[in-house]
Amino acid sequence: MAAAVKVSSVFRKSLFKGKVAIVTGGGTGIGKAITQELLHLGCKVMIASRNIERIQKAAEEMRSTVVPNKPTNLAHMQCNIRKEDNVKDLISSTLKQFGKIDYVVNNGGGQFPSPASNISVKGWNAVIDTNLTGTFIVCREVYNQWMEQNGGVIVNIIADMWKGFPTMSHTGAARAGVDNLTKTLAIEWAPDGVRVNSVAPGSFIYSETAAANYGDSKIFHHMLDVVPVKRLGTPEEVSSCVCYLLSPAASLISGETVKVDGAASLHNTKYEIRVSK
Ligand SMILES: CCC/C=C/C(=O)SCCNC(=O)CCNC(=O)[C@H](O)C(C)(C)COP(=O)([O-])OP(=O)([O-])OC[C@H]1O[C@@H](n2cnc3c(N)ncnc32)[C@H](O)[C@@H]1OP(=O)([O-])[O-]
Ligand SMILES: NC(=O)C1=CN([C@@H]2O[C@H](COP(=O)(O)OP(=O)(O)OC[C@H]3O[C@@H](n4cnc5c(N)ncnc54)[C@H](OP(=O)(O)O)[C@@H]3O)[C@@H](O)[C@H]2O)C=CC1
Repeated sequence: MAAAVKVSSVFRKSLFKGKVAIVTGGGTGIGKAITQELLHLGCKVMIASRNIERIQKAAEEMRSTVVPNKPTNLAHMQCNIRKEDNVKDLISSTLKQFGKIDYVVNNGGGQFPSPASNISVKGWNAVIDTNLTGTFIVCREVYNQWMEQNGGVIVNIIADMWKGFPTMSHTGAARAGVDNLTKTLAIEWAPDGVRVNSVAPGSFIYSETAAANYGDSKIFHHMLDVVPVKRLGTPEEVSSCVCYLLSPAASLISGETVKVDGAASLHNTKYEIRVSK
């Protein structure tokens, strides 16, 4: 028997039914939880990321577990958000397949831990291109190809960089950039009926794929002593916030960043200050 799909039941399906969403990085971790929730609510979803085998496998699994009666509600394609042509193709292919785009969730992203002094320009650029420029290209392209004329909602996933982000300087700078980009786009595009918000998960949302990326299955557990709620967060706790922001319940919320971190960003950071040389 297929494993039960974890989705929250707090949303009315009538609010989402027939809507079309793009979720970048929608085949793993937080992105997969968002995709499953949106499919469960009756949306049609396009998921896209770099690794075609992995996203295809994830799409096949979700078609059989989440929408076995409507497998065509989920489409997938390869897209590296760092590549402008890939993103243009993602938007036009989604429009061709589903006829409209109501929601975009910029979830695809990531980084590698390193002291700032050891980050090469190539590594810095890879992280900035992915998390800041990639998010910008997706936003600009969906606006130009669709939302300028038809409205829509964008949610950008960022990170807990509010107090600086030691060992993650590149992604901290990129995510702070997206926080500000969110505000600017919210103002520029409000007259067209486009809302733009961000969600900032705490650094303790357990995702198998994210842990594998860092080569440390306990990477999120190491955070627990500075996490006020004293437990790991789940991808579903992020996806329910994303769905709220996409929904008409958030119709007057734009240019905002919602922290999903159980107050962790108000408390201490894990980073230990080294002894001066
Ligand atoms: C726990 C905290 C909270 C956060 C949680 C999460 O975000 S969970 C989400 C977790 N999920 C993810 O983060 C998933 C997405 N993340 C990624 O795919 C990568 O982290 C990426 C964004 C750097 C893209 O990488 P790519 O290979 O496609 O990029 P590329 O080939 O174009 O250039 C690569 C250049 O970057 C450098 N460099 C790369 N790795 C390392 C390293 N370990 N060490 C040192 N340096 C590294 C290196 O300079 C390399 O060039 P080289 O020396 O090889 O010529
Ligand atoms: N888990 C956590 O505690 C936190 C996570 N976040 C952020 O949440 C988001 C999801 O992370 P999470 O689910 O935990 O980790 P994952 O590693 O599972 O997710 C990252 C996803 O992004 C996709 N991706 C990465 N680079 C690109 C790219 N250039 N173009 C398109 N897709 C890309 C990956 O797919 P592929 O490899 O196929 O491209 C993958 O599906 C990320 O932005 C992450 O940084 C932020 C704070 C904390």
